[in-house]
Amino acid sequence: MTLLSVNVNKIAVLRNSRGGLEPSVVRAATACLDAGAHGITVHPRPDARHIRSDDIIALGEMTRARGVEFNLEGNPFAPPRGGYPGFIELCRRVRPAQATLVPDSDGQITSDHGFDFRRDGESLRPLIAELKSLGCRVSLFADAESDSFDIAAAVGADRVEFYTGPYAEAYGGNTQGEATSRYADAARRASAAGLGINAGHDLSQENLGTFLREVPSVLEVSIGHALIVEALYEGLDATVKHYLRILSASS
Ligand SMILES: CC(=O)[C@@H](O)[C@H](O)COP(=O)(O)O
Ligand SMILES: NCC(=O)COP(=O)(O)O
Repeated sequence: MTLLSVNVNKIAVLRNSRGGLEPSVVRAATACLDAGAHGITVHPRPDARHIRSDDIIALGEMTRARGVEFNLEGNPFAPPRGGYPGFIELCRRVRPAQATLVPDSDGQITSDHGFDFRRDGESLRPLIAELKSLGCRVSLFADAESDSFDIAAAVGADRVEFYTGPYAEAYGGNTQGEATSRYADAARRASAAGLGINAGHDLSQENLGTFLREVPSVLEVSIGHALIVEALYEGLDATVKHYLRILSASS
């Protein structure tokens, strides 16, 4: 079955809006794990608008104590290439089970594209080597249209995470079938290159089942925005359990 990693960035957005300690990111993450989620994801950004270093350290300790996966996402490059200052340093300190490298520029409101492996492959190679020496599995954010998964594998990545924003946008419209086929084809090509497959961005209770039924070999999905929105109405426990039902019925 595909595993569910819950992204708790949005809990930190709410917490930061008042500058206090509530809602607690660790408590919300704990509630998701208690409901059966397999792991926790965070994606710190340079402006620290949601998840901060102290959250990452606390979540790293909590997930390690529970023996579940902690997935730390972010841009590992140093300025001027943009990036979360100290992403690699945080990985040295926290040693997340998985580091997902994402090529965001600093001002992005959210992630909207994967790596160009032809351009970025050689700069990623030493970062991937260091992360792997820390014991992290390394996944690279990727577009379904990429024609160079072989380069991602050659520079040491274990997995790619497909950017599923375009799938979510196409879902329910005339281009849904075409979009889904593109991801299914990408999954076959990435698997053939020896990469494991993760997926994330704008996945939801509505669009997840179709994705998993059509796209082969998805090992893990990371879901944040929609899950936290849905949890406002249903609660975290019920929402996570709904996702787990979708996962067990579709993959
Ligand atoms: C890489 C990815 O798709 C997610 O990590 C997403 O970008 C969440 O980040 P925000 O919560 O900052 O939108
Ligand atoms: N890697 C994707 C992720 O962590 C969550 O993205 P979203 O569900 O908040 O769009």
